[in-house]
Amino acid sequence: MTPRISVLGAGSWGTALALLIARNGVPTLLWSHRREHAQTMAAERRNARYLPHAAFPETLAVTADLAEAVAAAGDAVLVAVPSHAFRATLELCTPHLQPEAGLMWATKGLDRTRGCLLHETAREILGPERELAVLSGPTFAAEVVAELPSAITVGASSEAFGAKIVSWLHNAYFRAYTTDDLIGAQLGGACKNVLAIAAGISDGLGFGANARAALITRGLAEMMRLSLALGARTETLMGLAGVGDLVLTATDNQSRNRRFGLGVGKGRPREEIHAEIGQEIEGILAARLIHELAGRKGVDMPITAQTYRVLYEGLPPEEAVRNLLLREPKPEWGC
Ligand SMILES: NC(=O)c1ccc[n+]([C@@H]2O[C@H](COP(=O)([O-])OP(=O)(O)OC[C@H]3O[C@@H](n4cnc5c(N)ncnc54)[C@H](O)[C@@H]3O)[C@@H](O)[C@H]2O)c1
Ligand SMILES: O=P(O)(O)OC[C@H](O)CO
Repeated sequence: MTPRISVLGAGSWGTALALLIARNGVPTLLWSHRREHAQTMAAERRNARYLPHAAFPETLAVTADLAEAVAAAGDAVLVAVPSHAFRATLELCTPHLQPEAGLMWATKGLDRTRGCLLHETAREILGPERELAVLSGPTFAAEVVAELPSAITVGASSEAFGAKIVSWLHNAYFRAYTTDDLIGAQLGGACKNVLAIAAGISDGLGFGANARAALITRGLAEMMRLSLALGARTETLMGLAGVGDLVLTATDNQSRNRRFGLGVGKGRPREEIHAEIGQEIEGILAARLIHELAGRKGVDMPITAQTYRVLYEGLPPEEAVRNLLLREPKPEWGC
């Protein structure tokens, strides 16, 4: 089998996307950075660690060799590693990329080293010519693998690349929309993780539905302020990658970020919550990077700022809530 797409990162989302593409009949290669994990997946023909019930189709192969995975991908490489590993993964794969292969990523977060958006990292490492695209939107891996209806935003550097990606992803249970707003698509996915932690904290403290709805709505307002300041368009944040993913993640306990916030709100030890979740909680790193980015851009993001203080400065969650509520009254929109 000559793979057309290689997926880098065999966690829950990388595996779910590899399965989706392979089930659509596109030869796909899945790379795990842990040799043992790759060997077990290849032998068992499933990812027992993350998605034990989904058998791999014949169109999905597995490797632990990054150079092989990247060099083999004729059409595109899809990066689905956690954001802290995005830059390093891209640096490692660059020398092996085929000249015409596009670069997609499904990672939600910012570049840990530079605090920039991931398309800026990709441009810095891959140059100005490479086709780029981000996949973003309300998609829990387990539901996609179970073939439950889902929809996603594909932010692509060209219409042609966006259309190719849609042809790889789209089917009767997975609908892919395109946009050229890569900034909005990325910031929606990064900001909502922090806001999901905040919503979890609120629920963990025992606050009610009113508080959750207020957090989601005012969270959307600050996500939009930052995104527009960085050049995104309003409609992207009002779409799947913004409000769609925010509502999903802030309200459903499948979200790791929300569950982490629930534990923090209940006063549970962080190590215990981490161990129980056992997966990536992107909002923790994003809380710091987005708080710093907002500071550099002079954008007011009070919920993100208080979440940052709870996570990094030991501020008691109750005080964070008081700080938010007791700010000066102001008009709902415009400042
Ligand atoms: N799980 C979902 O439903 C979902 C949906 C949309 C987007 N995402 C995003 O996808 C990205 C990956 O999340 P996930 O849910 O797959 O996480 P996960 O916790 O399920 O898996 C993370 C994987 O990354 C691997 N990994 C860790 N460090 C690595 C490194 N240095 N190099 C290569 N691989 C490394 C781990 O071994 C693990 O296999 C995150 O940015 C997340 O926000 C996840
Ligand atoms: O489990 P979470 O909180 O990382 O959310 C997963 C996806 O980003 C939902 O779209």
